[in-house]
Amino acid sequence: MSMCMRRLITNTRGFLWSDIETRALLDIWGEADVQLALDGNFRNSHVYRDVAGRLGELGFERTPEQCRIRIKGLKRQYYQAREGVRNNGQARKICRYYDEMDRILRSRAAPASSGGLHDPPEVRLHPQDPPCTEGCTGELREEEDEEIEDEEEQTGSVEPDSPQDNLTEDSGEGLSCYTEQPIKVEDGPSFAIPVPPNNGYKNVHTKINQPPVSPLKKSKKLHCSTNLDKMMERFLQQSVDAEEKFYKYEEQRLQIEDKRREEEHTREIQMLQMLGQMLNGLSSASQITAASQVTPPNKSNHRSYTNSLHLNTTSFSPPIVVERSFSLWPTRPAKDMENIFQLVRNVIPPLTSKKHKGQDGKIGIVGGCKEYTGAPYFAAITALKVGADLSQVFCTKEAAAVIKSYSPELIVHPVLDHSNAVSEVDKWLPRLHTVVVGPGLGREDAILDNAKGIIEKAKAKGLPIVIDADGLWLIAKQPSIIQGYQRAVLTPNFMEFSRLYEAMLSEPVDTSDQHGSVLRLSQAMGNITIVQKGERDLISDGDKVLVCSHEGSNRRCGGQGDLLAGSLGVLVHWAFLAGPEKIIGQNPFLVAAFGACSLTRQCNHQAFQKYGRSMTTGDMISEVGTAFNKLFET
Ligand SMILES: NC(=O)C1=CN([C@@H]2O[C@H](COP(=O)(O)OP(=O)(O)OC[C@H]3O[C@@H](n4cnc5c(N)ncnc54)[C@H](OP(=O)(O)O)[C@@H]3O)[C@@H](O)[C@H]2O)[C@@H](O)CC1
Ligand SMILES: Nc1ncnc2c1ncn2[C@@H]1O[C@H](COP(=O)(O)OP(=O)(O)OP(=O)(O)O)[C@@H](O)[C@H]1O
Repeated sequence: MSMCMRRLITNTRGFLWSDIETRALLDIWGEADVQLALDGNFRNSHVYRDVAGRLGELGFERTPEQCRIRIKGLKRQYYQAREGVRNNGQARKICRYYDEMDRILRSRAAPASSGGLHDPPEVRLHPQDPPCTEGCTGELREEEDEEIEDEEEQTGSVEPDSPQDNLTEDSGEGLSCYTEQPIKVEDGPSFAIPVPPNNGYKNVHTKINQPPVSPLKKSKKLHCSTNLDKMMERFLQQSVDAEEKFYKYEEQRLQIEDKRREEEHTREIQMLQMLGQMLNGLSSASQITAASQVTPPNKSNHRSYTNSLHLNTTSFSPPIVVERSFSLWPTRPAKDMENIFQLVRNVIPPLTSKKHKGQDGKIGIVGGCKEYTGAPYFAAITALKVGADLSQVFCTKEAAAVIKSYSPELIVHPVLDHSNAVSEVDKWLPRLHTVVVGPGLGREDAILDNAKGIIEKAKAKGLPIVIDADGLWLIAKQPSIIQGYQRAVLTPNFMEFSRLYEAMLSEPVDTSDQHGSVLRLSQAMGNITIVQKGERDLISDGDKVLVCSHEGSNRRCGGQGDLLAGSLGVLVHWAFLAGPEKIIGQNPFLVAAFGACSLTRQCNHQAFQKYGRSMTTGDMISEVGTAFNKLFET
């Protein structure tokens, strides 16, 4: 039991209201001046002081608070009873003083009312309000009075109802829901009360300069204010809740966003790792060896396009290998690029509607004899498939018809075994961009002599020359034919390289130093670009060595070198034509050779994926288009 409750019981015990005492109270409370004073006034303790005083004059000693509480209890019983009357007519069982209360309260609620007990007066909050049809009766007025009293309790000026309010008259005391409230009896502040003259009240402080306040208005105002406070409180609480929810959701959203970013980052790292692995392959495929610049036999003939861009140079042997990784990104400016793939891309001529037939390459293949018809065909057709516009084969008479039969796309000149072969071919040289000498050439002296004459003619015209296969046999016999002509590229396989090396350097190839060997041979040949084909293709111009180990396959069918030679014929033309800016001053023959080696390997790889051991060079040639696109045009 709370302290307040104990105080309440102590203060009210022994002060039960007798019937006569209650009727005396009702008589006083029902007097017009009392009702008028109570009506609509927020503070009514002074009224009950007067009521208690009048009761005292009748011989009943009651405190003002006891009077107020007793009245309040009676009112509650009355309203309950009235509700009961409506329901089942049991009013007087609930409220013993029902008739007295009814008379007083009805006259107080609505003097103009014409209704009786079962027809309570209608109350409108505003004049313009429509008549209420339900739940809007005189009870509202009474409840407003109750609220005023309750308001006083909240201000602490009047103590709440006594426990006996909830009991019948005779039951005396008991606990109600109000007993939890502290009992505090003290006067509240004075308020203006519209009291008529000679009202008989004692101790009433009147402030005449204050305007009279409409009770209904005040009650409504109070009601509204309370509701407004509650609404405001609810609104603030909802705002806080909403804000909390917002931050909670925002936090969740940020967490999700962080997670997404993290996943994206992880994916990027994975992609980069994959790319790194790819580039490692390319890097190992693309080492650049810088070596000392040893004066080649005919250094005076050294090309100008490499003079401006030498890498670190060291002593001639052993060469220093500088590993470089090459980016595959096509967006970097050529100036900054070390990516040789990108350099290859840079030299590829655009396909435009303004060009005429031949501008993208006219390649001459000098080769093809009775025994070897496939080799010149492979080279010539590959040149076309890489992007040359015209591909012409200069072969022996016997080979010509066969080569023609392979493909109507090739122009075949059966001139190589003619006595005037050189002049026949020379007529065509001005219409060619590159000459590829060697595939299927054979080793007949007469043919080799003609080949030698054609090389001389091509040199005289400054044409780029690719020498492969039997052309290299010829060169191995007579290196001076091509030595120092830096627009030539030699593409020896291991055997051909060995022959050349021995011919030029008078010693066997040092197989433990492949980079040095190719470098030395190039230098010995007057910085002619050498492509030593093999497991890794080593490319050197005597200044540096490029290593191409782009993935191919282990399938070694004949004709792959021919494919390489044909594609190189086209790329050499493009690289040479592109000019030094496109290849940032690099040797165009190195760039072209790297492109051709990569392409050959890529064709090999793709064809092998499809055909495995049965893969032939023809299958590789079928892959030229897609391989080229993959490497250089994506
Ligand atoms: N379908 C056609 O028409 C084709 C025609 N072709 C044309 O044939 C002509 C002759 O060219 P080629 O390749 O037979 O002569 P060459 O290079 O001297 O080899 C001779 C011997 O050297 C060896 N050997 C080779 N490589 C080696 C290595 N890496 N490592 C070690 N040894 C190696 C090997 O000796 P083996 O193992 O047989 O003893 C090989 O047999 C030429 O004009 C060419 O264009 C070809 O293009 C093919 C498709
Ligand atoms: N051991 C190898 N591993 C991987 N690829 C190789 C290997 N040998 C050669 N190749 C590839 O084959 C290409 C041609 O080299 P190959 O030695 O077959 O030339 P070739 O003998 O002149 O050919 P051809 O049969 O046309 O005369 C090389 O550029 C390289 O891409």
